[in-house]
Amino acid sequence: MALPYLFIVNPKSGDSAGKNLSHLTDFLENRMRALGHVAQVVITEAKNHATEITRTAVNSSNWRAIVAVGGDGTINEVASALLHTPVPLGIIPSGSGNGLARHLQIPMHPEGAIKRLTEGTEVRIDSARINDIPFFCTSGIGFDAAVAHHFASSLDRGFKTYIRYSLDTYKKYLPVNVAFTGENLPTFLLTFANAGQFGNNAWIAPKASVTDGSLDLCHIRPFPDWYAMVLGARLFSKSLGQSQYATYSTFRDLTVHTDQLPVLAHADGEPVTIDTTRIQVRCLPKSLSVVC
Ligand SMILES: Nc1ncnc2c1ncn2[C@@H]1O[C@H](COP(=O)(O)OP(=O)(O)OP(=O)(O)O)[C@@H](O)[C@H]1O
Repeated sequence: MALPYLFIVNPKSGDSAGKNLSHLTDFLENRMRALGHVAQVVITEAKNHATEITRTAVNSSNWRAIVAVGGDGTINEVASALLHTPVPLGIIPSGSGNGLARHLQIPMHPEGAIKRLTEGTEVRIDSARINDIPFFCTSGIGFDAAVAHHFASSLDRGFKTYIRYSLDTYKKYLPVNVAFTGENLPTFLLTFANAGQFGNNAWIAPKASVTDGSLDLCHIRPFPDWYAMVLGARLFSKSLGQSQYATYSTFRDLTVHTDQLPVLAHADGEPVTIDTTRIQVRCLPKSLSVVC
Protein backbone atom coordinates (compact mmCIF):
# COMPACT_ATOMS: atom_id res chain seq x y z
CA MET A 1 0.00 0.00 0.00
CA ALA A 2 1.16 3.52 -0.77
CA LEU A 3 2.69 5.42 2.14
CA PRO A 4 0.47 7.99 3.86
CA TYR A 5 1.00 11.74 4.07
CA LEU A 6 1.08 13.52 7.42
CA PHE A 7 -0.24 17.11 7.43
CA ILE A 8 0.78 19.33 10.35
CA VAL A 9 -1.49 22.37 10.55
CA ASN A 10 -0.54 25.54 12.44
CA PRO A 11 -3.89 27.12 13.44
CA LYS A 12 -2.18 30.45 14.22
CA SER A 13 -0.41 31.11 10.91
CA GLY A 14 -1.40 33.77 8.40
CA ASP A 15 -4.72 35.60 8.46
CA SER A 16 -6.04 32.58 10.30
CA ALA A 17 -7.65 33.99 13.42
CA GLY A 18 -11.00 32.77 12.17
CA LYS A 19 -9.70 29.79 10.21
CA ASN A 20 -12.24 27.00 10.23
CA LEU A 21 -10.04 24.13 11.35
CA SER A 22 -12.54 21.33 10.93
CA HIS A 23 -13.27 22.62 7.42
CA LEU A 24 -9.56 22.68 6.59
CA THR A 25 -8.99 19.22 8.06
CA ASP A 26 -11.95 17.80 6.10
CA PHE A 27 -10.75 19.52 2.93
CA LEU A 28 -7.23 18.06 3.22
CA GLU A 29 -8.47 14.54 4.03
CA ASN A 30 -11.21 14.51 1.38
CA ARG A 31 -9.08 16.03 -1.37
CA MET A 32 -6.27 13.58 -0.71
CA ARG A 33 -8.69 10.64 -0.61
CA ALA A 34 -10.21 11.77 -3.92
CA LEU A 35 -6.72 11.71 -5.41
CA GLY A 36 -6.17 8.18 -4.10
CA HIS A 37 -3.90 9.03 -1.15
CA VAL A 38 -4.09 8.42 2.57
CA ALA A 39 -3.69 11.52 4.74
CA GLN A 40 -3.53 12.07 8.45
CA VAL A 41 -3.98 15.61 9.80
CA VAL A 42 -2.64 16.88 13.12
CA ILE A 43 -3.15 20.40 14.50
CA THR A 44 -0.40 22.01 16.56
CA GLU A 45 -1.18 23.15 20.07
CA ALA A 46 1.78 25.43 20.76
CA LYS A 47 5.01 26.86 19.41
CA ASN A 48 7.56 24.09 18.59
CA HIS A 49 4.85 21.41 18.74
CA ALA A 50 5.31 20.80 14.98
CA THR A 51 8.95 19.78 15.57
CA GLU A 52 7.90 17.35 18.28
CA ILE A 53 5.13 15.84 16.12
CA THR A 54 7.51 15.47 13.16
CA ARG A 55 10.29 13.88 15.24
CA THR A 56 7.89 11.32 16.72
CA ALA A 57 6.30 10.61 13.32
CA VAL A 58 9.64 10.06 11.58
CA ASN A 59 10.78 7.68 14.32
CA SER A 60 7.59 5.64 14.43
CA SER A 61 6.38 5.27 10.81
CA ASN A 62 7.14 5.66 7.15
CA TRP A 63 5.59 8.62 5.34
CA ARG A 64 5.35 9.66 1.73
CA ALA A 65 5.89 13.23 3.00
CA ILE A 66 5.35 15.30 6.12
CA VAL A 67 3.53 18.44 5.13
CA ALA A 68 3.76 21.82 6.86
CA VAL A 69 0.44 23.68 6.59
CA GLY A 70 1.42 27.19 7.62
CA GLY A 71 4.06 29.81 6.97
CA ASP A 72 7.85 29.89 7.16
CA GLY A 73 7.82 29.44 10.95
CA THR A 74 5.83 26.21 10.61
CA ILE A 75 8.06 25.00 7.78
CA ASN A 76 11.07 25.73 10.00
CA GLU A 77 9.65 23.61 12.83
CA VAL A 78 8.76 20.64 10.58
CA ALA A 79 11.89 20.81 8.41
CA SER A 80 14.21 21.01 11.44
CA ALA A 81 13.11 17.49 12.38
CA LEU A 82 13.41 16.23 8.78
CA LEU A 83 17.01 17.39 8.26
CA HIS A 84 19.31 14.61 7.00
CA THR A 85 16.39 12.12 6.86
CA PRO A 86 15.02 10.62 3.64
CA VAL A 87 11.47 11.83 4.44
CA PRO A 88 10.51 14.78 2.23
CA LEU A 89 8.89 18.01 3.37
CA GLY A 90 5.63 19.04 1.70
CA ILE A 91 4.23 22.58 1.88
CA ILE A 92 0.66 23.88 1.86
CA PRO A 93 1.24 27.62 2.23
CA SER A 94 -1.04 29.37 4.71
CA GLY A 95 1.28 31.82 6.44
CA SER A 96 1.64 35.58 6.37
CA GLY A 97 4.63 35.70 4.01
CA ASN A 98 5.24 32.17 2.68
CA GLY A 99 8.76 33.03 1.53
CA LEU A 100 10.07 29.52 0.87
CA ALA A 101 6.86 28.36 -0.81
CA ARG A 102 6.87 31.39 -3.11
CA HIS A 103 10.56 30.90 -3.91
CA LEU A 104 9.81 27.27 -4.83
CA GLN A 105 6.81 28.45 -6.89
CA ILE A 106 4.39 26.31 -4.90
CA PRO A 107 0.82 27.50 -5.60
CA MET A 108 -0.63 29.70 -2.85
CA HIS A 109 -4.09 28.13 -3.16
CA PRO A 110 -4.53 24.84 -1.20
CA GLU A 111 -6.02 23.05 -4.20
CA GLY A 112 -2.99 23.88 -6.37
CA ALA A 113 -0.58 23.17 -3.52
CA ILE A 114 -2.08 19.69 -3.04
CA LYS A 115 -1.74 19.00 -6.76
CA ARG A 116 1.93 20.02 -6.56
CA LEU A 117 2.41 17.89 -3.45
CA THR A 118 1.05 14.78 -5.11
CA GLU A 119 2.45 15.34 -8.62
CA GLY A 120 5.65 17.30 -7.91
CA THR A 121 9.18 15.98 -7.75
CA GLU A 122 11.44 15.52 -4.77
CA VAL A 123 14.35 17.92 -4.70
CA ARG A 124 17.23 17.88 -2.22
CA ILE A 125 17.77 21.48 -1.08
CA ASP A 126 20.27 23.30 1.14
CA SER A 127 19.46 24.44 4.65
CA ALA A 128 21.47 26.66 6.96
CA ARG A 129 22.24 27.48 10.58
CA ILE A 130 22.76 30.72 12.44
CA ASN A 131 24.83 29.49 15.39
CA ASP A 132 22.94 26.27 16.17
CA ILE A 133 19.53 27.47 14.94
CA PRO A 134 18.36 25.98 11.63
CA PHE A 135 16.78 28.07 8.88
CA PHE A 136 15.56 27.27 5.40
CA CYS A 137 14.52 30.57 3.82
CA THR A 138 16.27 33.62 5.32
CA SER A 139 17.93 34.74 8.53
CA GLY A 140 19.41 38.08 9.46
CA ILE A 141 20.44 40.71 11.93
CA GLY A 142 19.52 44.38 11.72
CA PHE A 143 16.25 45.78 10.44
CA ASP A 144 14.63 42.49 9.35
CA ALA A 145 15.36 41.04 12.81
CA ALA A 146 13.89 44.12 14.48
CA VAL A 147 10.69 43.69 12.44
CA ALA A 148 10.52 39.97 13.33
CA HIS A 149 10.82 40.76 17.04
CA HIS A 150 8.20 43.50 16.81
CA PHE A 151 5.85 41.35 14.67
CA ALA A 152 6.07 38.46 17.15
CA SER A 153 4.40 40.67 19.78
CA SER A 154 1.36 41.10 17.50
CA LEU A 155 -1.80 39.10 17.90
CA ASP A 156 -2.67 39.85 14.25
CA ARG A 157 -0.70 38.31 11.41
CA GLY A 158 -0.97 38.60 7.62
CA PHE A 159 0.62 40.87 4.98
CA LYS A 160 -1.01 44.14 6.13
CA THR A 161 0.25 43.59 9.67
CA TYR A 162 3.78 43.00 8.31
CA ILE A 163 3.68 46.31 6.45
CA ARG A 164 2.31 48.19 9.48
CA TYR A 165 4.95 46.70 11.80
CA SER A 166 7.75 47.34 9.27
CA LEU A 167 6.85 51.05 9.03
CA ASP A 168 6.52 51.29 12.79
CA THR A 169 9.91 49.61 13.33
CA TYR A 170 11.55 51.88 10.72
CA LYS A 171 10.53 55.03 12.61
CA LYS A 172 12.44 53.92 15.73
CA TYR A 173 15.22 51.86 14.18
CA LEU A 174 18.93 52.74 14.63
CA PRO A 175 21.56 51.06 12.39
CA VAL A 176 24.13 48.77 14.04
CA ASN A 177 27.87 48.16 13.47
CA VAL A 178 28.69 44.72 12.17
CA ALA A 179 32.08 43.19 11.31
CA PHE A 180 32.34 40.50 8.64
CA THR A 181 34.84 39.53 5.93
CA GLY A 182 37.46 41.79 7.54
CA GLU A 183 35.43 45.02 7.56
CA ASN A 184 33.46 46.78 10.28
CA LEU A 185 30.46 48.38 8.60
CA PRO A 186 27.52 50.52 9.64
CA THR A 187 24.58 48.31 8.82
CA PHE A 188 20.89 48.82 8.20
CA LEU A 189 20.40 45.14 7.49
CA LEU A 190 22.49 42.01 7.02
CA THR A 191 20.54 39.10 5.59
CA PHE A 192 21.69 35.50 5.06
CA ALA A 193 19.55 34.10 2.27
CA ASN A 194 19.08 30.47 1.33
CA ALA A 195 15.93 31.35 -0.65
CA GLY A 196 15.46 34.69 -2.37
CA GLN A 197 12.65 36.36 -0.50
CA PHE A 198 11.35 37.25 2.96
CA GLY A 199 7.83 36.39 1.80
CA ASN A 200 5.06 38.31 0.04
CA ASN A 201 7.46 38.64 -2.92
CA ALA A 202 9.83 40.91 -1.01
CA TRP A 203 12.97 39.79 -2.86
CA ILE A 204 15.93 40.48 -0.57
CA ALA A 205 18.30 38.23 -2.54
CA PRO A 206 16.88 37.79 -6.05
CA LYS A 207 19.75 35.57 -7.20
CA ALA A 208 19.66 33.14 -4.25
CA SER A 209 19.30 29.46 -5.04
CA VAL A 210 18.30 26.71 -2.60
CA THR A 211 20.39 24.14 -4.46
CA ASP A 212 23.71 25.93 -5.06
CA GLY A 213 25.44 24.81 -1.84
CA SER A 214 25.89 28.39 -0.65
CA LEU A 215 24.01 31.30 0.95
CA ASP A 216 23.64 34.81 -0.43
CA LEU A 217 24.75 37.64 1.82
CA CYS A 218 22.91 40.94 1.44
CA HIS A 219 24.32 43.97 3.24
CA ILE A 220 22.35 47.21 3.16
CA ARG A 221 24.12 50.20 4.63
CA PRO A 222 22.26 53.12 6.22
CA PHE A 223 20.49 55.40 3.72
CA PRO A 224 18.69 58.76 3.88
CA ASP A 225 14.99 58.67 4.80
CA TRP A 226 13.91 59.76 1.32
CA TYR A 227 15.47 56.54 -0.05
CA ALA A 228 13.26 54.21 2.01
CA MET A 229 10.50 54.27 -0.63
CA VAL A 230 12.99 53.51 -3.41
CA LEU A 231 14.37 50.61 -1.40
CA GLY A 232 10.85 49.27 -0.84
CA ALA A 233 10.09 49.52 -4.55
CA ARG A 234 13.34 47.74 -5.41
CA LEU A 235 12.61 45.00 -2.87
CA PHE A 236 9.26 44.19 -4.48
CA SER A 237 10.52 44.52 -8.08
CA LYS A 238 13.43 42.10 -7.61
CA SER A 239 15.92 44.89 -8.34
CA LEU A 240 17.59 45.48 -4.97
CA GLY A 241 20.87 44.40 -6.57
CA GLN A 242 20.88 47.70 -8.47
CA SER A 243 20.72 49.82 -5.32
CA GLN A 244 23.88 51.77 -4.42
CA TYR A 245 23.21 50.92 -0.76
CA ALA A 246 23.12 47.13 -1.24
CA THR A 247 26.13 44.81 -1.57
CA TYR A 248 25.89 41.10 -2.34
CA SER A 249 28.21 38.12 -2.07
CA THR A 250 27.88 34.38 -1.50
CA PHE A 251 29.36 32.20 1.23
CA ARG A 252 29.27 28.74 2.73
CA ASP A 253 30.57 29.62 6.20
CA LEU A 254 30.66 33.14 7.62
CA THR A 255 31.66 34.67 10.96
CA VAL A 256 29.99 37.92 11.94
CA HIS A 257 30.87 40.08 14.95
CA THR A 258 28.69 42.73 16.50
CA ASP A 259 29.20 44.79 19.64
CA GLN A 260 25.52 44.88 20.62
CA LEU A 261 24.38 42.31 23.16
CA PRO A 262 22.03 40.57 23.08
CA VAL A 263 21.95 40.34 19.29
CA LEU A 264 18.45 40.48 17.83
CA ALA A 265 18.26 38.08 14.91
CA HIS A 266 15.63 36.06 13.08
CA ALA A 267 15.44 32.60 11.56
CA ASP A 268 12.76 32.32 8.87
CA GLY A 269 11.03 35.38 10.32
CA GLU A 270 10.92 33.95 13.84
CA PRO A 271 12.61 36.19 16.41
CA VAL A 272 15.83 34.82 17.88
CA THR A 273 18.00 36.36 20.60
CA ILE A 274 21.71 35.52 20.50
CA ASP A 275 23.92 35.93 23.56
CA THR A 276 27.30 35.94 21.84
CA THR A 277 28.94 38.78 19.88
CA ARG A 278 30.39 36.21 17.48
CA ILE A 279 27.82 34.70 15.14
CA GLN A 280 28.48 31.78 12.85
CA VAL A 281 26.32 31.26 9.77
CA ARG A 282 26.79 28.19 7.62
CA CYS A 283 25.17 26.39 4.74
CA LEU A 284 24.32 22.68 4.95
CA PRO A 285 24.21 21.62 1.30
CA LYS A 286 21.47 19.24 0.17
CA SER A 287 20.34 18.47 3.72
CA LEU A 288 16.56 18.43 3.16
CA SER A 289 14.20 16.82 0.65
CA VAL A 290 11.26 18.92 -0.49
CA VAL A 291 8.38 18.05 -2.81
CA CYS A 292 7.98 20.97 -5.20
N1 LIG B 1 -0.94 26.06 18.19
C1 LIG B 1 -0.15 27.12 18.21
N2 LIG B 1 -0.36 28.15 19.07
C2 LIG B 1 0.43 29.25 19.05
N3 LIG B 1 1.46 29.43 18.22
C3 LIG B 1 1.73 28.44 17.36
C4 LIG B 1 0.95 27.24 17.30
N4 LIG B 1 1.46 26.45 16.33
C5 LIG B 1 2.51 27.12 15.82
N5 LIG B 1 2.68 28.31 16.42
C6 LIG B 1 3.64 29.38 16.12
O1 LIG B 1 3.02 30.27 15.21
C7 LIG B 1 4.04 31.12 14.68
C8 LIG B 1 3.69 31.62 13.32
O2 LIG B 1 3.69 30.56 12.41
P1 LIG B 1 4.07 30.78 10.88
O3 LIG B 1 5.40 31.40 10.77
O4 LIG B 1 3.86 29.50 10.19
O5 LIG B 1 2.96 31.80 10.37
P2 LIG B 1 3.15 33.28 9.89
O6 LIG B 1 4.15 34.01 10.75
O7 LIG B 1 1.79 33.84 9.80
O8 LIG B 1 3.71 33.09 8.42
P3 LIG B 1 5.13 33.51 7.73
O9 LIG B 1 6.24 32.98 8.61
O10 LIG B 1 5.09 32.87 6.39
O11 LIG B 1 5.14 34.99 7.66
C9 LIG B 1 5.32 30.30 14.79
O12 LIG B 1 6.17 30.95 15.70
C10 LIG B 1 4.88 28.97 15.37
O13 LIG B 1 5.83 28.45 16.27
